[in-house]
Amino acid sequence: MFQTVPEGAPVLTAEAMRAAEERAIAEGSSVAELMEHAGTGVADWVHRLAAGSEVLILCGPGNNGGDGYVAARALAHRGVPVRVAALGEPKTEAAAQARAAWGEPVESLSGETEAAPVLVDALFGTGLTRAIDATLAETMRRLVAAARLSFAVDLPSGVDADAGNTFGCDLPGYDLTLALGALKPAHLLLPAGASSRTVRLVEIGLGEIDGPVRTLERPGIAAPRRDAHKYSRGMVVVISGPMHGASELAARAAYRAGAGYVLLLTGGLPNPPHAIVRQRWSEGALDDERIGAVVTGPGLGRDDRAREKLDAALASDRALVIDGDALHLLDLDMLKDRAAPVVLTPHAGEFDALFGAGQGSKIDRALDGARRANAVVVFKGADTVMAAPDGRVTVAPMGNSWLSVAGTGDVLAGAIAAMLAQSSVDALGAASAGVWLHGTAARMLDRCFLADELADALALAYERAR
Ligand SMILES: NC(=O)C1=CN([C@@H]2O[C@H](COP(=O)(O)OP(=O)(O)OC[C@H]3O[C@@H](n4cnc5c(N)ncnc54)[C@H](O)[C@@H]3O)[C@@H](O)[C@H]2O)[C@@H](O)CC1
Ligand SMILES: [K+]
Repeated sequence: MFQTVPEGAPVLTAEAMRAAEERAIAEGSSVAELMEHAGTGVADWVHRLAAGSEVLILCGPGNNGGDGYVAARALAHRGVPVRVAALGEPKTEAAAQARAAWGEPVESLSGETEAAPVLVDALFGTGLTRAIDATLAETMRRLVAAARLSFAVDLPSGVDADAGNTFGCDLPGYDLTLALGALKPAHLLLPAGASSRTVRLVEIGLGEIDGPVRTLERPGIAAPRRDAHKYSRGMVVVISGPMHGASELAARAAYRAGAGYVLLLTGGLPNPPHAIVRQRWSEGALDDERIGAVVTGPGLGRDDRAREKLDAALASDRALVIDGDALHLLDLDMLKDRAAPVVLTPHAGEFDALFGAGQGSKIDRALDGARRANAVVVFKGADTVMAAPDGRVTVAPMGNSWLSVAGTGDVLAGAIAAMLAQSSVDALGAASAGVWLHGTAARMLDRCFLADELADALALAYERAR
């Protein structure tokens, strides 16, 4: 499985959403007006996809429920058969108005509520701060499972909008999540993100929305220029160690992600592909001015020899991708005064070892790590988050689950290095482009694969990035 979300879209916390709402109100809008936009936007989607089937809308006590009542009225107005089941009376003025304007009967939501072919969940949105009742969760799962088509209004009910957790509750997966005004972290971060396989944005009249956190977008990388040569395409050096395979994968990936020259510093025997140039490690190996980026970590080992190689890489003024074993040897102080870009690519275990368990969402933690390390941090996982020390963050949609196999991290390190070496983008742009190529290659394969095949498929993904 993988996720489809709007590309390059701002991701706002619940507090930032409230601020945007207040700005809109200060400029002459009102909660009722925003709710009207939200509910009719939801009704547009439901009307388009429901094809005349009966729609059951579940309304909660807050403004998320208010959106549901507006959607019910808009759908009924268009002749769609609608039932509304509510969890108690509306508690906000705008939601109460929306319910009054609905004007039709409202069922009481319970374990007895009859299912319908189309289900719209407008129970809770950004206002949820604690777990939903277990019986309610069971009812939601039953109604979603029984529906042919299910929609979540703003968020699947039961998630923490900012942290992306579900308070320990097992939530159903919706066919379509309609994010109101902007995406929230819970659309993307696990475990909540798993409930939103496809997310679409509904404009609600908040005006221009901006922010430092955005979803991943197609990088727009070009074919080589007419006057390109191997060095202008980017020279990548991969520092090998005792586990040759990992560095071979990174080197192969760098070529397939468009690098012009890939040099593997290895003690191993020559292997295909012969395009990868092999040299023994030496102290001056990184002195070549033409080197665009260096990868260290995949298969490096953690012994003194590995430490010596990492120290040499850090002492060079080359752009670095630090992965795998090198993350275990790294001391953050070593990065403090570095001018050339550094990209760290930890998975969860490596992240914890480097930065500690920490507080907050994966976005908060990645950002805190980037600031502390003075480096771009690619916090890997099914929900990869990339953060730069200046506060910018890119969140990737949930990756293809076939990526959960050995060697895919080495491939990612090589792809990011190719981007760092050849492109004019900064380190966050290079990391994002690498993650995009990697995720797209996996989507194109969409079956069980070897990391070697993933590396080769980067070339196909590259075609799509243009
Ligand atoms: N921010 C905006 O600009 C707009 C937000 N709108 C909607 O408003 C939503 C946020 O509305 P609210 O802040 O009213 O919050 P919600 O509607 O998400 O839920 C809050 C309500 O649920 C209750 N509640 C919280 N946790 C509960 C639990 N575990 N069990 C039972 N009840 C619980 C609270 O007491 C409160 O009544 C958004 O998600 C969106 O759908 C739209 O109406 C339009 C504009
Ligand atoms: K909802």
